[in-house]
Amino acid sequence: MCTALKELPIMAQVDSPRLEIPDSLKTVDWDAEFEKDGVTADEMFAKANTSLTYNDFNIFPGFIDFPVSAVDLTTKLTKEITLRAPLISSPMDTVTEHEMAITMALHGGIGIIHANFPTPADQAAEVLKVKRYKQGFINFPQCIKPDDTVLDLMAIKSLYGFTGTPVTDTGKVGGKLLGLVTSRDVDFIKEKLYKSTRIGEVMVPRERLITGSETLELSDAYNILEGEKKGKLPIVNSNDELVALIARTDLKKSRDFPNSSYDKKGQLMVGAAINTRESSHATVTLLVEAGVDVLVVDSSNGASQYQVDLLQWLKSTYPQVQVIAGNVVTMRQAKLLIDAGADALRIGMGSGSICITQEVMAVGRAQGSAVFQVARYARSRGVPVIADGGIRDVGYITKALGLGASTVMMGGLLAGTTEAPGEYFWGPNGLRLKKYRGMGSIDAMEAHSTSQDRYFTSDDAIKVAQGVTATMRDRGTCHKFLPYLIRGMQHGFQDIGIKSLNEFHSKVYDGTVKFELRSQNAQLEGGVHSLHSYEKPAY
Ligand SMILES: NC(=O)C1=CN([C@@H]2O[C@H](COP(=O)(O)OP(=O)(O)OC[C@H]3O[C@@H](n4cnc5c(N)ncnc54)[C@H](O)[C@@H]3O)[C@@H](O)[C@H]2O)C=CC1
Ligand SMILES: O=c1[nH]c(=O)c2[nH+]cn([C@@H]3O[C@H](COP(=O)(O)O)[C@@H](O)[C@H]3O)c2[nH]1
Ligand SMILES: [K+]
Repeated sequence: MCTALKELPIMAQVDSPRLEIPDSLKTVDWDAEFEKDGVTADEMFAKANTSLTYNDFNIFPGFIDFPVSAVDLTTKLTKEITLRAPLISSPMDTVTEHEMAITMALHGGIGIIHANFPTPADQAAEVLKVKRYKQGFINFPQCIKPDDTVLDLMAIKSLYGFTGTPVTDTGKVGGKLLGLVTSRDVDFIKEKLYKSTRIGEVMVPRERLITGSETLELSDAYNILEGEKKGKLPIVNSNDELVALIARTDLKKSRDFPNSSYDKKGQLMVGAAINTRESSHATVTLLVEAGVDVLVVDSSNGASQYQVDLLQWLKSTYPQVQVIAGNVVTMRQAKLLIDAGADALRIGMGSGSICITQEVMAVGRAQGSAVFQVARYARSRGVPVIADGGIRDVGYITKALGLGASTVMMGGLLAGTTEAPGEYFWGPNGLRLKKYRGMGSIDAMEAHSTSQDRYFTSDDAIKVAQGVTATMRDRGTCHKFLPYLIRGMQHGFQDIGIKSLNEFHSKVYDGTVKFELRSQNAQLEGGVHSLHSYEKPAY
């Protein structure tokens, strides 16, 4: 190898004259040219003369003189509510129940509990679960009865992965605490005896259990668990009924949420969706009693007399509750709802991943145009807006915010996560999947009597679906996914050269932040291309 190289002839260096500068370039006013490099958001939408969406443009990079950690994502959800992260989970029955809402709030966003429950009381119960959540306290631990068998315990373990399960007389939270069973108690049992061994025979019985009272502070709970070298501490009320469980592993994690969305009482914030029917008045009362912070009037076309009437009733009956109205995609619709008292607007019609509204109703608007136009007008009235639907990845969030949104709402992006309602199942090719469905899909409409009432009134028994039923791949836990989205946004902001959402919006409106439309080929180029195969782990 070395000898062969030595035998190569030595190349002579090429003569290198200076790069020639053509005369025509010598007299250009470059400052004026810099101004013309890219367009303002206003110009982009005017020039395109067609509706645009996130994928149709790029944002130009700016100047970086700060670290990514300096980017502050604090934003307004409504006139009165501030969030540390601009992220909202959609009120869909395959996206947001209490578990998603808790996780969203812990990470600085908020979840909106859907309205597709058997009864309004069930929806209010979900709100209460978020409100009662205490960091480190597992309020709804899986429990077991003393008469159940080790086989039952193993089934719980394989579904939820718990290692310590409280034993109560009812097999549920709220029952009398009778003991605790951990893997240590069952490890030695042979598999063939699982079915015949009762939990009561192997559990640590109540008299040997260390428990905490309802009033216990987390720090005390931690000290007890550390001191006693225990992993789980059951919490009981004065009747010795189980109210919660504390896990040492959770306590270690509990310091990881410095940006959580808390209300004035220090409880996590949560929203709930309502519809525009008469019955929603009674639902609102239940939701307010449960402590809901914000209501979302859930409709594909917010510009209706039903919604205007409801908004006026809400603002006069419960002035302390913030109301997000929608959905809208035009400035005129926005004006109607702002005039009726909306504290924020939700923007999007037909842009969602499961939406077929534009196809079936022939009505809607591309999401980029909808967000930009409505946000401009709403901003002039001091009303923040939510970009709802069509968010495919973190870059889309940054673009939505760049078009004037203060927050984004996601359905599909969160639907395959651990915290989304529903069980995983195995699909073809061995993929782990969860169901995701539009709230206007036949499937969702038929699910409960509340939605039956909404759609299949006697004078309107013909169904017209506005959404589809789908599956999503397992995306893992939101405890990993949301920090990825947040850090991804911070990187985007840093690249644009802005440190906060307020700065972003002022620099978009004054034309400092530049945009550019991209051709179809540019869109292809901007994605992954020309590879034999590739993998895409995002975080
Ligand atoms: N963002 C989007 O692009 C879309 C979202 N969706 C979702 O699907 C679900 C259903 O949406 P919509 O069908 O728009 O619900 P909706 O409740 O606004 O409308 C359903 C039907 O009931 C009528 N209606 C509403 N209130 C009434 C009242 N008080 N009295 C008599 N009639 C009344 C409406 O005019 C409409 O015909 C929602 O969760 C919505 O978010 C559906 C389609 C598009
Ligand atoms: O046309 C529709 N038919 C439906 O059945 C439907 N369900 C939900 N939505 C809307 O879609 C949003 C979620 O969209 P993504 O999955 O793209 O995040 C949601 O936040 C809703 O605005 C629907 N739109
Ligand atoms: K769509």
